[in-house]
Amino acid sequence: MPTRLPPSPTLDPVDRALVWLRRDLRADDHAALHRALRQARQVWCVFILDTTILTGLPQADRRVEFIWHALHELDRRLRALGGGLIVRQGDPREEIPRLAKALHVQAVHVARDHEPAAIARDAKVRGALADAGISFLSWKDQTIFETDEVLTAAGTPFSVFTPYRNAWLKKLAEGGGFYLKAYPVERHARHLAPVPTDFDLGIPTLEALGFAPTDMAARLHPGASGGEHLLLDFLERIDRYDSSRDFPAIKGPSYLSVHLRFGTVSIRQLARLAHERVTAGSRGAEVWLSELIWRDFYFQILHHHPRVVGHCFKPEYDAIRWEHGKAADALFEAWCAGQTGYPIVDAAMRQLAQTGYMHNRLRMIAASFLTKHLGLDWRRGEAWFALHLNDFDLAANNGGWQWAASTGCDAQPYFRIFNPMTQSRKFDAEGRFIRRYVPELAGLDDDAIHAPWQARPMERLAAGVELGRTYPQPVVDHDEARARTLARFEAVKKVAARR
Ligand SMILES: Cc1cc2nc3c(=O)[nH]c(=O)nc-3n(C[C@H](O)[C@H](O)[C@H](O)COP(=O)(O)OP(=O)(O)OC[C@H]3O[C@@H](n4cnc5c(N)ncnc54)[C@H](O)[C@@H]3O)c2cc1C
Repeated sequence: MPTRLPPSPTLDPVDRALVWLRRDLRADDHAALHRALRQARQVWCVFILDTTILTGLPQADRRVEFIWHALHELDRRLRALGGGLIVRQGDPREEIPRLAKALHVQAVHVARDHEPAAIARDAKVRGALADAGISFLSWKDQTIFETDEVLTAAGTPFSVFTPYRNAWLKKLAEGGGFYLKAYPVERHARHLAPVPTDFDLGIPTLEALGFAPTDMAARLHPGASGGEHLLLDFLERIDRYDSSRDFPAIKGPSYLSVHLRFGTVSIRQLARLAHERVTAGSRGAEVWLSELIWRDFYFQILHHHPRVVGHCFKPEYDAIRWEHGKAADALFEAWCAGQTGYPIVDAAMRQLAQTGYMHNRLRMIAASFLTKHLGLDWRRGEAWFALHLNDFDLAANNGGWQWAASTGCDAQPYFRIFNPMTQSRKFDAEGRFIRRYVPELAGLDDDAIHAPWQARPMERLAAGVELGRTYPQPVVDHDEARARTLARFEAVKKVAARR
């Protein structure tokens, strides 16, 4: 029997509202902006350059630059519609209530953010606004289904992906298109109010914000126009996604993750387009839609189990004794620098450092290597990715790390230990990706490039490769590392079994 759809909320009309944009930097198919425009006669939009976040970032950060460009484009788009973007710098817990009062709004609308720090921040803002008699309205915008919209038949959260995906698809079908519907803006844009002169201070330069320019613009097309451009390009390839997505040397995936992260593309638009292709029989689109469902899956895991931030999803694995001390620190540094002596791992880590992106197959290999070859705590790798990934997202990053470390929900079992050479030969057979990022090995043939220490000395000499000088010896032995990892996990399992 079809489930009943949630009723569309009817809001008391108000004269003035403010939309506080955060991870939703676009002016179309926008849940919060749509709702505000339908509720209020005059609507303003604001973005706060949150100093509590910005002060903790490195001076050159591609993500800050991405946001900065996205704000300029968003401001232009909003102005073309009759509004504009108010930009403030400071702590949103103070800035939002101050601005809301100054503009005399009766409501502040936001797209819901599910990260624990954001939830705490929003609770403070909500409280301060309530004190001033202003309502705080939050809307689902980041995901297709959120919090407890998709639950098991027993009403509990899912912790295994496949049944979650089945339930997700069932709910989508029952909605008959409802959940993928766009939230139009242009149609209601007459309610966008121009930025009052006193509030129209422009967008501070990157330098004024304390940031140095990066190579971001040379690598990424930021803003909603960048998202549109990538989407059009990907739609040409989506039907081949299932067969091309695992090979880092070829253009297989969509590269849309950074746009999903900052909301410069709408998840509803992506899921709708994918779903249409699935209906037309595209296997590629079906697999890609599943990836979008993984994204929702990890969001709901974070919602139901916020302890995954800092802790293993499976509590017994909190007792794992990861390597620590000077030798462990040296291994971590080698991993970060792409100097482990395992070419596929090094190529992956250098891709991350040079571009801020890492292919999904390589994220799995690099994370598995850190935890299962180097025996290092997944939290160290998670933090490194958080600092360097353009698309860093707490839910997906934590989920991915705990999956690779076998400590997470629906993770790969601890005894499944990726062999980096096998992975390399399978997914970069001709070493094209390795040659791009580890050019010092380019002269080796297509077999030797996956494990240079196994090549004949003459072969290495001819390729100009001298282990320990031009390229590192492997920092660990694969078989020994594998044995240590099995022992590490089995020790914990034995203790858990005795309890
Ligand atoms: C250790 C590890 C860390 C990761 N950290 C992040 C992260 O911080 N941010 C992030 O967005 N993704 C993360 N992922 C998931 C995945 O690697 C990236 O989403 C993907 O590589 C982004 O490239 P794309 O946009 O071309 O992906 P596509 O293959 O085109 O997939 C489309 C979209 O689906 C979503 N998606 C795909 N795979 C996953 C997944 N496994 N989990 C959740 N969502 C997924 C992403 O939003 C992605 O943009 C991580 C995976 C691992 C194994």
